[in-house]
This record gives sequence, C-alpha cells and structure tokens, in this order.
Amino acid sequence: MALVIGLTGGIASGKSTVSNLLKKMGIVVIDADIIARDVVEIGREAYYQIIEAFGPDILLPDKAIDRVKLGSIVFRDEKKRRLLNGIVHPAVRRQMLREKDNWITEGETVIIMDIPLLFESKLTSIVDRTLLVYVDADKQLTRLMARNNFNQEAAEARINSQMPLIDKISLADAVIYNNGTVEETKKQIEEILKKWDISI
Ligand SMILES: CC(C)(COP(=O)(O)OP(=O)(O)OC[C@H]1O[C@@H](n2cnc3c(N)ncnc32)[C@H](O)[C@@H]1O)[C@@H](O)C(=O)NCCC(=O)NCCS
Ligand SMILES: Nc1ncnc2c1ncn2[C@@H]1O[C@H](COP(=O)(O)OP(=O)(O)OP(=O)(O)O)[C@@H](O)[C@H]1O
Repeated sequence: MALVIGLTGGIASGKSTVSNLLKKMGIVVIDADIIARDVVEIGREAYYQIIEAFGPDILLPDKAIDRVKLGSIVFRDEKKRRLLNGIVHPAVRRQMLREKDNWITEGETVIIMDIPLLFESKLTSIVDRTLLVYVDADKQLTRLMARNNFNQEAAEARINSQMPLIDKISLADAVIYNNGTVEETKKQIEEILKKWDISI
C-alpha cells in the first residue's frame, strides 16, 4: 500500500522549497501547478474552454494562453476565478489521479501530491495525510513580492484569493513552519517523516 501525502500551503509559503527537499530525499512529487499548465496547452480541451469563456483576447500572438493577463483578471474577480477553476480543476484532478496510479503501479510506496488549493478545493479525499507549509503573513507577502516582482496590491490580490494560511493549520495533519532558514525547514521535514515512519 502506498502512502499519499497532500502537500499544501499558500502562495509563496514554501511548497516548492519543501517539495524540492523531498525530491532530493528520493520521494516522488506530483505538482498540481505543473499539471495546471499542461492541461491548458494549445490544443487541449481546457484551452478551448478558456477561449470560449474569456474570449480570444486572452491569447498571446503565438496563440498560447496569456497567463499574466488571465491572472490579472481572475485574481481581482472571484466570479471569473470560479469560472476558470471550473474549467481547469477537473482536468488537473484527473491527470493527478492518473499520475498517482502510475506511480503506485511502478511500486512507489510514498507519493507527495503538491496541491496549493488542497483544502479550498476539498481534495483531501484523494490523499491519506495532509502536510501544510506555513509562513507568517508578512513574510509571505514580502517573499511573494520579491519572487514574482509584484507590487503589494497584486501580491495581496493573490494571497486573498486563498483560504487564510492560518486557518489551514487546524486542518492539517502536520505543519512545517517555514519562517526560518531552509536548513531549519529541512530538519522539520525529517522529523515529520520520522514520526510518520517513512524511511528515506
Ligand atoms: C491564473 C493563472 C493563469 C496565473 O498563472 P501564473 O503562471 O501567474 O501562476 P501559477 O499558475 O504559477 O500559480 C501560482 C500560484 O498562484 C496560486 N493560484 C493559482 N490559481 C489559483 C486560484 N484559482 N485560486 C487561488 N490561488 C491560485 C497558487 O498558489 C499557485 O501556486 C493560473 O494560476 C491558473 O490557471 N490558475 C487556475 C488553476 C489553478 O487553480 N491552479 C492552481 C493549482 S491547481
Ligand atoms: N526558508 C526560506 N528562507 C528564505 N526564503 C525562502 C524560504 N522558503 C522559501 N523561500 C523563498 O520564498 C519564495 C516562495 O517559496 P516557494 O517558491 O517555495 O513557495 P511556493 O509555496 O511553492 O509558492 P507558489 O505556490 O506560489 O509557487 C521563493 O522565492 C523561495 O526561494
């Protein structure tokens, strides 16, 4: 039996930092953000649905979806965000489940599913345990602004489109506090894996 762990957090809370550390330890990670990009590639079903819903102006000259433009629409408008989620999320969910099944068939015993909206999208039923990457609100904002070169308004729009990170703490089976150094975060990961009897 494989153990499937849902890794979640908030935007720029440190999920990729944690998943990279887990990958280095040899653990398989399925990344919802990567799959969400894949399912809207030119020619895919969700690609046409997005054009239908948001109009052809949402395309770049090379016909790919303009992610910057789409982001500036959906992170300011909840209705539009729900519309996009309704198109993209079912396709992401299907592909994630397929990849999970493939890894299980290949004999993997521990699989991480990195899903930013695990709690918001009520996807906890597809994982056995949940692991939250938490960071204080002020650090989340400054890290997001620095990483994406966002102004405060754009960064806050994204943060506010998610469940407050602090509310996710009580929903998670374990929490990694990513306020300190990456080394401190690594130690916490090792402790949780030990507590969960996962040998690496
Ligand atoms: C709006 C889009 C085009 C913006 O693309 P962009 O390249 O700027 O951002 P990227 O996809 O890398 O997402 C970065 C982070 O934003 C946050 N985020 C993305 N989509 C959403 C959403 N619908 N609601 C809340 N937060 C979101 C997540 O924390 C994610 O890790 C894109 O995020 C998208 O298609 N979102 C809908 C699909 C989705 O929910 N993806 C998240 C995981 S399934
Ligand atoms: N412990 C840390 N110390 C300093 N910087 C960090 C730490 N953890 C993450 N960061 C930085 O904060 C930013 C956000 O981290 P990361 O990309 O891992 O978050 P994420 O949760 O995967 O974000 P998203 O969901 O938005 O893709 C990155 O620039 C990363 O280098």
